[in-house]
Amino acid sequence: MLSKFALVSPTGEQYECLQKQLRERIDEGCGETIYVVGMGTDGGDYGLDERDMEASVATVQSLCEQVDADLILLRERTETAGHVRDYLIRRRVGEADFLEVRVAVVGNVDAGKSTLLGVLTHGELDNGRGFARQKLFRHKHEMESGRTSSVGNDILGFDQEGQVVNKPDSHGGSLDWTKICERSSKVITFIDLAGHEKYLKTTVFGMTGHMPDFCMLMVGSNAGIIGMTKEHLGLALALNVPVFVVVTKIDMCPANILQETLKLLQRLLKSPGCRKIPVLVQNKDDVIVTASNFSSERMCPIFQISNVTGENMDLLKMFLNLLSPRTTFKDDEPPEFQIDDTYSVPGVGTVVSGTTLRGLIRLNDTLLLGPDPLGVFIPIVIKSIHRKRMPVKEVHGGQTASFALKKIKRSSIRKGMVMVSPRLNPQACWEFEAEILVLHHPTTISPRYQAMVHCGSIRQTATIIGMNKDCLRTGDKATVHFRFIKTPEYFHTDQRLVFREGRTKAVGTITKLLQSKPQAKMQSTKKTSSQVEGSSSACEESTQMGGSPQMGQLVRVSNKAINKGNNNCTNCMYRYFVLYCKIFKNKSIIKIILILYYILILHTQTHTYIYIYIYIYINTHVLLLYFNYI
Ligand SMILES: Nc1nc2c(ncn2[C@@H]2O[C@H](COP(=O)(O)OP(=O)(O)OP(=O)(O)O)[C@@H](O)[C@H]2O)c(=O)[nH]1
Repeated sequence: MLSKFALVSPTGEQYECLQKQLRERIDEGCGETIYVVGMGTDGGDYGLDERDMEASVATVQSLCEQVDADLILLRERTETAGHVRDYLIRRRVGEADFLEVRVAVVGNVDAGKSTLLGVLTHGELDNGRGFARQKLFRHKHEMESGRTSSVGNDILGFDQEGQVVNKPDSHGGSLDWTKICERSSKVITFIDLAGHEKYLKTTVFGMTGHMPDFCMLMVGSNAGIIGMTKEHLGLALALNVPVFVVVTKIDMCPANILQETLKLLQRLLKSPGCRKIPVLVQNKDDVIVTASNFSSERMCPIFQISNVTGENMDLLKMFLNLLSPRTTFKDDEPPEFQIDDTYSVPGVGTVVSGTTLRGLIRLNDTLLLGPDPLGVFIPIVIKSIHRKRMPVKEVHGGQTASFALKKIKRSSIRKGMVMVSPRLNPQACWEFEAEILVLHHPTTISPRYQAMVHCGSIRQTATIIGMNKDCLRTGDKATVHFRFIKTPEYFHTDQRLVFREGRTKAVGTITKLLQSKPQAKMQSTKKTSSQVEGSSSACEESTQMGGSPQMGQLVRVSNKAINKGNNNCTNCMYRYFVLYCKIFKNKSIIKIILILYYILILHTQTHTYIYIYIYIYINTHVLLLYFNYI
């Protein structure tokens, strides 16, 4: 219980206690918190007179200095016993650092998603005919059709005082992300998703793979809740992402239609399927109340805006400035990074982008990249790191980043792969069990049914091998055994998944990873001199193989490879070898093939470069592997 006078003249002990409490609150809020002065928790009348308020604010100011944070006044109101003030306390960050919040933008076609993002990030209003969205389209066909078809990223930076820092280039109108990030204390990354049903697969990928903290559901006030609106809302709910709604086009919508849309929206949000508390945001007070209680997931603020007149845009910006990331991360965990896109950058090489799931990744760290189709993870060195197009030396859990990788082709990396610490000893998995709930299916789902599994940035068709019921219909819950059809994947239990085919959809949680046999062999545990994942602990040299390749048991981390980075040729030979083993289970057949192969090479008259090359690799790697492991 804290009295409203606690801050007026605290004793040394009380001051210590207040400081500890503030530090905890800031840590919980990932660097910021909303602090109310003049309101105790002991049930007395709210408000302080002028003198007490001044003394309390001076105490809070000094507490903020102690924890290296800034105090920003959000609002002042008068209650029965005097004044009450709400402050935003935000920890100071270095120039290259900023708080990152990801917001997925969903809603039906023409709800005004791209337009709103254009208005927010470029600071220029729309003309009602698609002016603002032009700056965001990434493809020619999007320009022509006016429809978003891919996952887009746009950023909105706020400085320490909560002012927008985005300043588009006066000539081209483009945004300089580096400048925005340098000036920002908080950067909102909007994940602009497609509204059209034909791009639903991409939209689901954006929601699962880009790991949004929040979801902004857009509804055109004149069109109402149509098309994919419910589908997108259901997806956000299924993935436990808190949702806020933005009703657009209020400038062109007759009042009765707007009211009708709002009524239907509130009814939908309150329905048993959603169980939300809708709150119409009309003023700054509503913004502060909803933002302070938003992460609880049940509250659902509804904004009514116009991209053409800019009405209520300030409320939406204020709300965005108050959003804090939902998860806190520790740097001492072994790092894991999930890949959601790959690029070939001229002069740089292969670049992967994605989200750091946990831990700390530094420049020149060696991580394991995989799994490939055989479940193999290969060591890879981080050549450079970019965060929001800004070069940085390290990235922490919860942050998105791009890494330039050494000595690897883009074609050998796919979305859904991970880069993890060798300490984790990653295992790829073909099969898993999940508790699922069928949200919608026209008929019945039974064993051998196939559909797309979305889990993080994994997107692959899986077959139902078995389930604890004969068949599943809409609304049914079951434990289902899945098997991927193409490649094994790396994931964890407790991860959320979406199982989808067209609009047919089930959601669930992974409960068990199957077919992971214990490793057959562990060759050596010598410490390497190379730095691994930037931590002081050196990587253990391990060369492991076990089980069948299908079981995703193959993990190779050789000392040489860690020291020298990835060796594609070795890896290639190794894969052929594993393939041989897979095809010819009988050892003698492999022996005969290898011997014939040697004879052929050794007796060929043309000892060209390529033969010598193959000869060296066969001797050093294939033979070694063969006699050691089979
Ligand atoms: N009058 C008015 N027009 C708007 C408003 N917001 C968007 N528009 C117009 O609505 C049209 C559709 O907007 P978009 O931003 O392309 O819609 P979207 O939701 O991104 O559509 P998809 O990308 O296909 O999913 C454009 O012509 C915009 O100019 C608004 O608040 N008022």
